[in-house]
Amino acid sequence: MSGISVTELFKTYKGSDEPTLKGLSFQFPEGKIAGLLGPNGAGKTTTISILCGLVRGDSGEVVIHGLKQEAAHREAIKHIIGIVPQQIALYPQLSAVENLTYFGNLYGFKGKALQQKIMHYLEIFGLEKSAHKEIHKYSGGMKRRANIIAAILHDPQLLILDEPTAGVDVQSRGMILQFLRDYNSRGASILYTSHLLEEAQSLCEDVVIMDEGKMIVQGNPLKLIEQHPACQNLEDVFLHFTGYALRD
Ligand SMILES: Nc1ncnc2c1ncn2[C@@H]1O[C@H](COP(=O)(O)OP(=O)(O)OP(=O)(O)O)[C@@H](O)[C@H]1O
Repeated sequence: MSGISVTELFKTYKGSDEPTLKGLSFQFPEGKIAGLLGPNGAGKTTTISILCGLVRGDSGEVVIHGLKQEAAHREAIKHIIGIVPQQIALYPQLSAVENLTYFGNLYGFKGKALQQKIMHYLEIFGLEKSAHKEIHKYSGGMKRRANIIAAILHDPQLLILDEPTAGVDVQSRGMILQFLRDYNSRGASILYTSHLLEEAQSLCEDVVIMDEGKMIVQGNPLKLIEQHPACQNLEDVFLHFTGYALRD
């Protein structure tokens, strides 16, 4: 199928006695905004890292837009996916333009066309006035926005974001969410993780709630709420399935 398909994925990190992923399976069709949700330690970042080919699963199958995630397809998948990691993946001593030029070059983009694209996105993300400022002088919200631009310069069909709105102010968050909706409306698929369930409820057409390395439930947020009469919102559904116990 097109989209993302994860089947029976297992992963135990070296030196760890407990598996992080214990037979995780889910599918997201192409063209949607999807959410991968779960408590701390559920395995969301691990899953995303395996989807992107940054970490290897021990067993199971991952298929991205019809391509199995394996060595032979790594380069093709790299061009399909844009990844926005949880940690800011920019060089702090370089300016936004210098950073983005570097990332653009990695994908084979060069010259005037790349510079125009960079300036276009810096404007969309409200960073044009700070284009030549070093990243370490940026606020947290500005860094998050620049981090997203680095992942979209090659126009990925699938954008994967790990907590893109964590710790940003209301203004930056609104801007980022609007961008994701616009990017999706142009045909791209989006998969994102968040602990902000109100946000996920309004943004996502489809969510997977995972816990302890397994898929617990999947569905459209509004339908999941409807199906559980005691639940008023996605947070209630989340608590219904994952419980109140604190996680390490
Ligand atoms: N590189 C690693 N080496 C060993 N254990 C790891 C590594 N990365 C993650 N883990 C462990 O795997 C489990 C799942 O971590 P992961 O970061 O995938 O969860 P998460 O759902 O993204 O959590 P959070 O919401 O806190 O970001 C945790 O117990 C974590 O300690």
